[in-house]
Amino acid sequence: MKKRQMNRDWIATARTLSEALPYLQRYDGSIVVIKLGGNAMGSDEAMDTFARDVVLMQQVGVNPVIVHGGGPMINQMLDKLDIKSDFVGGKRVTDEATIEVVEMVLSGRVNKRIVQAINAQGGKGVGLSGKDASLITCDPADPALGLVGNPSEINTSILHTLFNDDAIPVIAPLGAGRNGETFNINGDTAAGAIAAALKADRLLLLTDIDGVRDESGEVVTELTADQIRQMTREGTISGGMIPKTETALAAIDGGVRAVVILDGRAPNAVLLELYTEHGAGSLIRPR
Ligand SMILES: Nc1ncnc2c1ncn2[C@@H]1O[C@H](COP(=O)(O)OP(=O)(O)O)[C@@H](O)[C@H]1O
Ligand SMILES: CC(=O)N[C@@H](CCC(=O)OP(=O)(O)O)C(=O)O
Repeated sequence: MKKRQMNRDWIATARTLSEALPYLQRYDGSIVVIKLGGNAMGSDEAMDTFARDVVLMQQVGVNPVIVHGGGPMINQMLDKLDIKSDFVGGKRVTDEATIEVVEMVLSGRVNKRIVQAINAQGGKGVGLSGKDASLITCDPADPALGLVGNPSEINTSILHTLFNDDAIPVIAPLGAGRNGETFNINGDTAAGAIAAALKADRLLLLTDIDGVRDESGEVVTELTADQIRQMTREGTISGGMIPKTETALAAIDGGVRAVVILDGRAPNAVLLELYTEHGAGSLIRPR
């Protein structure tokens, strides 16, 4: 039963709702691609909150697409199997033994955990990898990285079919090569390519840090392409942040309206970003 009581909480709630209304209209029918990094996938409770937010977005008219990572989960399994793994420029050097583990972990455990969380919240999560329905075709990224792919062709038709059926695609970042190979794709790279192919309104890169930080550790709330290039040259942007900022620039070039790098561990991060004036994290958009 609703409490018919006017109190401070009620006023704050009303303010939040009225603030959300213009954003609800603005995002109606839009496409929002959300990259959920392995480090942002916390407890079961955090996963449930994330899934609830995504289902709510879908119910108010957004077409959400989830592209996930799972680097820490892959590391765990590689450790168990005693397979060594190196990263170059934030990307995993991937040989035949490694790709088997990457595919098993990403398409299996990680993908299904997210799908299940969405379905438990009343959504229609559909798990697929970039290999399904020729969603992502890859070319080798760099001979030094082995079976790491760069998306060269994206076939979005399956995603539109799913949108029409009110389903929420949950995509593992793997792709097919032109000669039948399986490629490992960095999750950010895959999300950026899909967002660009869909001309998404927003690409949200959810990670384990509150945004892109400058040399003194402050989050830069709005970043230009020139700033990103300079911070990367100087080493202020390093490791796993490199594929994120590279992705942001490529996505903007590819027609995505804005990219936000934000902390996915913060409760309701996605809803706050889309539906309130308090944007979080670092925003990158066309000049
Ligand atoms: N300038 C920077 N600002 C913020 N984080 C940075 C920066 N440079 C490097 N990083 C690192 O990038 C990490 C995020 O990348 P990563 O761990 O690959 O995330 P995810 O698993 O979510 O994809 C941060 O936790 C941080 O350690
Ligand atoms: C080529 C490459 O680096 N692929 C990544 C794919 C998973 C990923 O991107 O996971 P996070 O988003 O959690 O970092 C990897 O093997 O770890």
